[in-house]
Amino acid sequence: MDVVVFSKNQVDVKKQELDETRTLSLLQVSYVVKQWAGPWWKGACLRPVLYKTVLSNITMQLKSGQITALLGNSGSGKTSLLDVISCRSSGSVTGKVYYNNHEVTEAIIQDHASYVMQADRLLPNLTVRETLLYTARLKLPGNTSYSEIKEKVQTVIMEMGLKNVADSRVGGQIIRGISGGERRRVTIAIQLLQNPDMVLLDEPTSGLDSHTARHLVKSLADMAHKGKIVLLTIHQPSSDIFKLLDQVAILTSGELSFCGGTSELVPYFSRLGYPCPHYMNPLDYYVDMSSIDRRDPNLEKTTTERQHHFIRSFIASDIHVEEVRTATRDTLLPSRDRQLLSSKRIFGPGQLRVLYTILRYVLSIIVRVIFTIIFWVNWRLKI
Ligand SMILES: Nc1ncnc2c1ncn2[C@@H]1O[C@H](COP(=O)(O)OP(=O)(O)OP(=O)(O)O)[C@@H](O)[C@H]1O
Repeated sequence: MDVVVFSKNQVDVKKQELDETRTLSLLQVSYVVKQWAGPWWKGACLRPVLYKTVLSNITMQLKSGQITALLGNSGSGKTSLLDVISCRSSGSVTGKVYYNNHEVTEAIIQDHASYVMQADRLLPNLTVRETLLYTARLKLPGNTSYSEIKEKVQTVIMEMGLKNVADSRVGGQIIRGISGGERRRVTIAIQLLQNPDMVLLDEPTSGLDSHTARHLVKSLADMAHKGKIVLLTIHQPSSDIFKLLDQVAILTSGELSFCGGTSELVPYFSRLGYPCPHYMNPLDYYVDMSSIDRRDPNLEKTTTERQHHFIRSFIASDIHVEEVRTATRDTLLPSRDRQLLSSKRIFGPGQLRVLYTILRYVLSIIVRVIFTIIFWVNWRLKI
């Protein structure tokens, strides 16, 4: 990897910018998982081990104030990329992920990010407000007063457009409650209670009609424009949703065939010789063009060659070269956040967990000693 050298002046200017803009940078991230071939009953020892490259050489940068959509066909690696960013991956990860030039750890993710998964896990008998109030009491620091919690919940209800259903029961499969789109909003609202700097969402629009999906992405875009980093995976976004996005990344077989501003998408592919046909949604068109069609061998050969051409061209493109340059430069700079993050981590969730475990052991030893003394005194008195 090239190391870029900057003058002190450039570093100072950049540092000032960084203090205001938060960044999430991925530098040459690859992700490999282990798989065992053959029937399960042969056991792990008898089956040959296969290594599957799920993500390869991903370099991209997300900035606060921007909403970025991660697109790609099923199995292209979208969820895996979110897992790698949020330290939930189960395989081997190479490359680096930085949050504000500080290498991402579980503690940083817990302090600064929220991950909204595909499934909504809500209690059907509670109302929307009750759900948020109970979650806030569990999630927010213990010294938060009840009036502050209520205020926070009200803000999140307004932000996610849940005002009309705030006192309606959530419901589930048996008890009828709020709609699917509203349930998705409640799930997202739960994650917003801690006011995270970064929100990662896996398929937040899945199962929603186009109007509800657009409304939801609009809320997410508004949230991003208030200074958060928002990254979502999405299948087949409508052209209305396309207009709401700031940045798009297209994944094909675990590699990037494009990552850049939405306004750059069509001109970039047009320069490659693939202009978007009239009346076609550019995102649908370019995701489709980047995928491999395995319906017959000839089609598979042509589409595989095209996919490789897209990946190679993107790596050589000015957009990618600039992205690598910026991401490398930003992660090399010292930042005020590094000190903030390390000072915060002295009492971060990880440290609290260690403290809690030590306290549990100490308490259990004290209780054992007390009981031993009681039994010993009892036994002596009987004698
Ligand atoms: N831990 C793992 N073990 C085995 N294979 C894995 C693992 N994690 C991911 N994969 C494989 O990597 C590929 C990408 O998976 P991923 O879930 O990231 O795709 P996706 O783009 O999110 O798909 P979808 O849109 O269908 O959710 C898939 O082929 C998946 O089977």
